[in-house]
Amino acid sequence: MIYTVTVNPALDYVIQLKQVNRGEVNRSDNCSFLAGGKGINVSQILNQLDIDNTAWGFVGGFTGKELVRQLNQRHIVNDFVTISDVTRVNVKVHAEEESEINAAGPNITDQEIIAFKARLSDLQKGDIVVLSGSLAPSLPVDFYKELLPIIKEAGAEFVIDTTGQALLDTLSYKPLVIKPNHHELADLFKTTFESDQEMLECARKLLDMGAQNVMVSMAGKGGYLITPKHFYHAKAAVGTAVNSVGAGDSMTAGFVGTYVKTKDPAESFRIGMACGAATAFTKDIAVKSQIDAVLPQINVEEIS
Ligand SMILES: Nc1ncnc2c1ncn2[C@@H]1O[C@H](COP(=O)(O)OP(=O)(O)O)[C@@H](O)[C@H]1O
Ligand SMILES: O=P(O)(O)OC[C@H]1O[C@](O)(COP(=O)(O)O)[C@@H](O)[C@@H]1O
Repeated sequence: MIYTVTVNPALDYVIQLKQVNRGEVNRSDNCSFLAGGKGINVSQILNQLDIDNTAWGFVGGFTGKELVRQLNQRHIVNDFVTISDVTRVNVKVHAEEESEINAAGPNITDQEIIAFKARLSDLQKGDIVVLSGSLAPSLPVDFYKELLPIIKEAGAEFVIDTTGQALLDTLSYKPLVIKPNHHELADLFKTTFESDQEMLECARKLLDMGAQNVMVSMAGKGGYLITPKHFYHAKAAVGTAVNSVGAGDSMTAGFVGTYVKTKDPAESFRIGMACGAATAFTKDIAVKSQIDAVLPQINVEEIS
């Protein structure tokens, strides 16, 4: 079983309008509330790949109720801890350009944290836990790290999608895969890359620090997979990118969902690349037919 963890999910309030005039009253053409959060996006793609999964995290208040309603409507199995504070609303303004205001998130009490950790007692050998997205401000900064011994003790694997020191701190627990984009990878090593070779050397260091596999995504420029024995490259699929939200989550989901079935990192990378592109080419998170349509374009080649 795969469990996705979204500790700080959101209702994304997507406002569409032709242009924003700052300092004036602007009226939108269209707006909608969409269940958001990186782990939830992963669950959504796993469902499209027909991989059993359960979404975990914290939800509360009227926004939390709406979020769970939408997940149920999309047949995303979920078992969130209900909190007394209110799930955040993230504002996404889609005008001439896309702007986002992501809220900090609710207060989560010690009792609610205990209830969440109790969920982890369901974990069994071979399960995979995908940890992604920001932490609510009331959670300890090393919250993810606190969960790792419990996950490993159960014989389960984990995947983590976070950045900076929080990511580096988890590597000694041997994540199954991490997926920094090339900017995040450069930030991790406080550098800029003059060549792909330099980038691969940094990715390789993450393996030495404990990661089992490292995928480096580069949006429309494709991606790399670095494993202990092999380096792989895939060009990005060609298409019109209409959405930057969730491409990375989709790539992670494609990798994990395929790995759980095949244990083949290169094949998992191929499906991950297709899921990322399919989401980039659609307004929402991609569905199966969109992933299948992109897949023939993805060729994974081994590089020396
Ligand atoms: N414009 C694009 N064209 C084709 N594929 C894309 C595009 N943007 C994203 N992708 C696919 O999605 C993956 C993840 O996208 P990326 O933007 O690098 O991740 P993140 O959202 O984590 O920054 C890429 O490796 C690629 O496979
Ligand atoms: O947890 P964070 O980093 O605040 O991000 C939450 C946001 O992540 C998303 O799931 C997707 O964001 P990305 O654009 O970074 O892929 C949104 O739906 C949500 O509002």
